[in-house]
Amino acid sequence: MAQFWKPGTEKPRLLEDEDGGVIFLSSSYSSSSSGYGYVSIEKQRQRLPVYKYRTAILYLVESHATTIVVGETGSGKTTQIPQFLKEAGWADGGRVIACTQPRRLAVQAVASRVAEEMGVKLGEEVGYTIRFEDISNPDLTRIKFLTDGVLLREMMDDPLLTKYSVIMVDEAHERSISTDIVLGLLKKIQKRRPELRLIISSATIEAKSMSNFFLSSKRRQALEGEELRPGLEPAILSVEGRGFNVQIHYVEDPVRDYVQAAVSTVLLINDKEPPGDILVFLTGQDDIDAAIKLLTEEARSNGKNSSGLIILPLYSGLTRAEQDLIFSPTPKGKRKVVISTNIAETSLTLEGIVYVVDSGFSKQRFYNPISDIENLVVAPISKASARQRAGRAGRLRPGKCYRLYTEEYFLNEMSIQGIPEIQRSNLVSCVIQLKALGIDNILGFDWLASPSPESMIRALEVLYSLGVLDDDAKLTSPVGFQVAEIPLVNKLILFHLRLLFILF
Ligand SMILES: Nc1ncnc2c1ncn2[C@@H]1O[C@H](COP(=O)(O)OP(=O)(O)OP(=O)(O)O)[C@@H](O)[C@H]1O
Repeated sequence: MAQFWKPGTEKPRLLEDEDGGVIFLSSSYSSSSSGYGYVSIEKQRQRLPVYKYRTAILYLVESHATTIVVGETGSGKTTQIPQFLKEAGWADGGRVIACTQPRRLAVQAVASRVAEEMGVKLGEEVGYTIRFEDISNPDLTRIKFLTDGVLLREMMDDPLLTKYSVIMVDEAHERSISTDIVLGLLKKIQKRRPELRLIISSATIEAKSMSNFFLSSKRRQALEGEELRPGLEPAILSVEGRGFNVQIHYVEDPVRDYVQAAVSTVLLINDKEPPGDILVFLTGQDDIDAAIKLLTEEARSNGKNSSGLIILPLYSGLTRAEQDLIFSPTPKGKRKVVISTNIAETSLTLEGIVYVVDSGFSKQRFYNPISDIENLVVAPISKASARQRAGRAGRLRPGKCYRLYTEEYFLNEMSIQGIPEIQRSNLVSCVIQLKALGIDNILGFDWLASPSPESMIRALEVLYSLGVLDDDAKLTSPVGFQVAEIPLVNKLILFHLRLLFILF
């Protein structure tokens, strides 16, 4: 069984947030007991740290082309900022406020929450669009949540995204390929649409490098010559404070088997801790299935204490109905245990969650352009991810996060940020998407982090050999354009095309 630092006793760490570290225990934001009782939605909104920054945020958005908002998990960035903007008139005259998320589950969840807070029907004033599902109304929707992949699709029909007045790229630290492409394209769009406002937000973003990215070289020169017009330099706003305390516990010694350690920790929490649901982060379906099996067996042999556990898996391959179970209220006297991949890592608020168990690992894509092989590998997470995971607790009441790695490892060995997906992936889909958007000079594209030239060349070679690109590296007609029309499944199609190519 994993031995935690002072197991059974309360000894929260009091570290300040240095170099992406975590740990929040500040009495000033210590939760009031109000988290437990009934509080009106308006009161809940006003209690969020971001509420105090309403005027500052609106001022910065008004006066700056780009505003970078950094604020703790649960401080209210995702649910509140779009509402502030709407209240301030940014959706008047038929304009729309967009807020992107890297993951579909988060899009649906935050859109529902914001519709509830505004007292409107989801799909009308507040809507969302994800792959295969558009719950928005072009005439009515004023705040729209969408994945960054869907925003990219929209750019194919409307390259300047003219209907949007403000686009908030949320959870920008995730650095998915789509987020990176979106950021590069939004920077381009800004030059053509000076009235467009961008907000880049996250709890764990490197604000300075993001700000430098949005300062084009021209603007940088102007800044050096002090001739910069106000508003062109991105504003950075740091939202202080968080909702509720999250105590962090580390194991004393490294664990050998994180699935077993996660299961033991769940049982330990169930035995020793007051009521509250548990969210466990593992890496993928195989781990999750193994953990559920083990937990069910151990809970059974553990006797009556564990009989009240409701164990639910969460990963992207589940049906919508299966995923929705995690949002259902936990019956009295029971304890829900959600065992998830990192799809629950950002943006989600699961009402009953008090305890988080973080294995310290996730499945990550790694691509080798020399061998042209892409693998999904179980790899250590970054401090940014660890912080996001801990942040799934402490949203409606104080919480605890049990990390299945040592504090020493966290402080000294864990990387601050993960490697952007663009630098560790096969770029075939990415190249098609950019070509379809009319970006011909892909190597010269304004990347936040450049992909390796080898990966880029390999992708161009593959697409040329499949007849998707011509001698000038432009999309061929009709094959190239047809493939580009279905970008979300084009990887799969290309895989089959390649197979056919190899076989015949
Ligand atoms: N579905 C929900 N049910 C109840 N409360 C919610 C819900 N969604 C959000 N909240 C409340 O609003 C708070 C702010 O959530 P929000 O997602 O806006 O924060 P955030 O700063 O964007 O966090 P993160 O960086 O983790 O995405 C939560 O901590 C919680 O108190």
